[in-house]
Amino acid sequence: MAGLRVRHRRTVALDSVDLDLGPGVHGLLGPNGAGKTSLIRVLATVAAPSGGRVELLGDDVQDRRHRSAVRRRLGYLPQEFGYYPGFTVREFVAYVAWLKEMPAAETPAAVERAVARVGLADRVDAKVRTLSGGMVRRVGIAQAIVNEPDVLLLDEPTAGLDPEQRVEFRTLLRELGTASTVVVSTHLVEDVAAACTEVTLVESGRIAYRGTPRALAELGESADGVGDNPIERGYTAALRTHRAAALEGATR
Ligand SMILES: Nc1ncnc2c1ncn2[C@@H]1O[C@H](COP(=O)(O)OP(=O)(O)OP(=O)(O)O)[C@@H](O)[C@H]1O
Repeated sequence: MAGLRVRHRRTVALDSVDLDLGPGVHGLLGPNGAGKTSLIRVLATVAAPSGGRVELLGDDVQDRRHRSAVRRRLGYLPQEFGYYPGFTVREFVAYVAWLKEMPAAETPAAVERAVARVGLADRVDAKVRTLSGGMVRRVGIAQAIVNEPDVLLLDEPTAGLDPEQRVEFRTLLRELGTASTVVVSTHLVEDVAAACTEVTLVESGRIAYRGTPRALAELGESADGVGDNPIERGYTAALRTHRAAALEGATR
């Protein structure tokens, strides 16, 4: 994407963002209100940018025909995930497969596979309303991956997962990132350290930092970042540097 701008009335959520994302797991970090969800919603084609150009899978998503093609190859877990509580897990994931226009003959096996990958095979016939919050989140991940998407967008997928599930989920993310472009927003630095090939730090609608988790951790050590672990120290150091540069730019 180039020069991407997103406004919500008078708030500028994203300001001139240039970003190129290839295969791998891209962690999106940033303070509350930084613009992570706004970025993911534009990539998911559910929100239109106010300016700039977004290319996905080789073409501009403003082109309606290409946008429909992109949606079939996309997986998206929104932060606020809507579902039908009266559907069973199988029915709900199959419904999403239908929305994505997956071939009917492939759907049953794809649904079983996606549900198994999130560790819910034994609950496939349970109604979604009877599941715990963390399990519902996993249903959300299953519906996002049912079509084996080329681009997978996950907005805070680990919120509500228990530690064991988070560990399993990170393994799944690493697997998915070998073939697809995975973008995952999170506040948990452990997710980034364990599963991401690259970190993008967003602050006040701009990209404050991009690099590998290791480079971010090294920045934290060399720049005296504050935090309980290397990535947290890198996060605070990168934010501090970005804020100082923004302030200098504003006062010049
Ligand atoms: N529908 C909306 N109407 C008005 N302002 C909005 C709307 N959605 C987002 N914003 C504003 O846009 C900015 C970016 O919000 P966004 O949700 O993208 O941030 P975020 O990084 O995902 O935050 P969080 O970590 O809290 O989820 C914030 O200032 C927010 O208040």
